[in-house]
Amino acid sequence: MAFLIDGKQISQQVIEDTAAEVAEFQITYGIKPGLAVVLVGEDPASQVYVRNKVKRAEEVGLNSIEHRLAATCSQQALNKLVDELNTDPMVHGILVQLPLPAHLNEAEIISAISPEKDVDGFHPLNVGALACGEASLVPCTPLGCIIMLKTVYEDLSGKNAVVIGRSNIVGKPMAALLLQENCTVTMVHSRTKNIEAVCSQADIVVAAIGRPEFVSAGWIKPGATVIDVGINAIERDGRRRLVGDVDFTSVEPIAAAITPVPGGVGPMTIACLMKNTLTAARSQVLARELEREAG
Ligand SMILES: NC(=O)C1=CN([C@@H]2O[C@H](COP(=O)(O)OP(=O)(O)OC[C@H]3O[C@@H](n4cnc5c(N)ncnc54)[C@H](OP(=O)(O)O)[C@@H]3O)[C@@H](O)[C@H]2O)C=CC1
Ligand SMILES: Nc1nc(=O)c2c([nH]1)NC[C@@H]1CN(c3ccc(C(=O)N[C@@H](CCC(=O)O)C(=O)O)cc3)C=[N+]21
Repeated sequence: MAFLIDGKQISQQVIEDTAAEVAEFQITYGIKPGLAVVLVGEDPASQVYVRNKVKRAEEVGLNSIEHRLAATCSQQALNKLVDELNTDPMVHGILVQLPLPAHLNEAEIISAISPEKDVDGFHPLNVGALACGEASLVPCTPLGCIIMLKTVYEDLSGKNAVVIGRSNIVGKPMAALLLQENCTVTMVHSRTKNIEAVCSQADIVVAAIGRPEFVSAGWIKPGATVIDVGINAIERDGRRRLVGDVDFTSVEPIAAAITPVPGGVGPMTIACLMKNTLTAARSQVLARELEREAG
């Protein structure tokens, strides 16, 4: 029986700490930190994300604004919306839900977001800062995974970590953060040979693939820690349910610790988004004060 890493409980602490700091921010500056979320079309994982985000933002005391655009919207229309949010002084954080519909240029949109409002940490400037170990806005999902791992290990130094998946939003920043924690990091993906053998060497496996219950018992070294990032909506026994990228039933008896889906990485991602929005709001308010002082 593995230890269950309880994302609901761990995220609650991040939420409460952030709520207290948001209250202080509001007293000091007379405004709430503002988060704008842009959803284009109807990606299922994004829908889940938006729903929970709105709930949490209220709880933390953020001003949360939602923009929904049709799946057919043009690049121009999306660029224009991002421009408006960039200059809106009530908006401190901007998040454009990914993936975007195929006709839209994702890289262009991400680069259009002001780096200081980029609460996802996806802008090239923030990606570069992360690579240099100097990031202030760190991608929410990998950050949440690190916070969870630190509840299992006092020190991650020297652990063999395997990250499955190399997306810009999860796999790559995850590997960068694990490296910063002095893990020995291996990244595997759809072109990796003997993926199962590589994974079964790992002390820590982070699965971010987007395939329901793909990672099974044979991939996992007995006593390893398994972090399941996947959010997949499937139908089972005539009911819709969320499952991860890990086959929980077969892996759980082998692992020492594992995150469930739901109730694992998802709630941590949202809590980290709240935290990043506060971080962004603070640095924008400070930057503006400095500008004013400079005349
Ligand atoms: N819990 C949370 O907060 C979040 C959850 N998610 C979820 O995490 C999952 C991954 O998301 P994301 O990173 O955006 O997904 P992407 O689809 O962008 O990337 C998936 C990665 O998995 C790799 N992959 C796909 N199939 C295989 C395979 N058969 N064997 C090995 N590797 C494979 C791909 O390899 P290649 O590059 O070679 O194609 C790719 O690098 C999804 O389920 C998503 O919904 C995402 C963000 C946040
Ligand atoms: N720019 C961008 N940044 C993202 O971080 C991003 C994105 N786009 N697009 C979609 C994916 C997916 N994602 C989720 C986050 C939390 C839950 C979440 O709250 N999960 C709950 C679900 C509970 C439920 O409602 O059933 C849980 O796992 O317990 C789900 C999915 C963030 N993503």
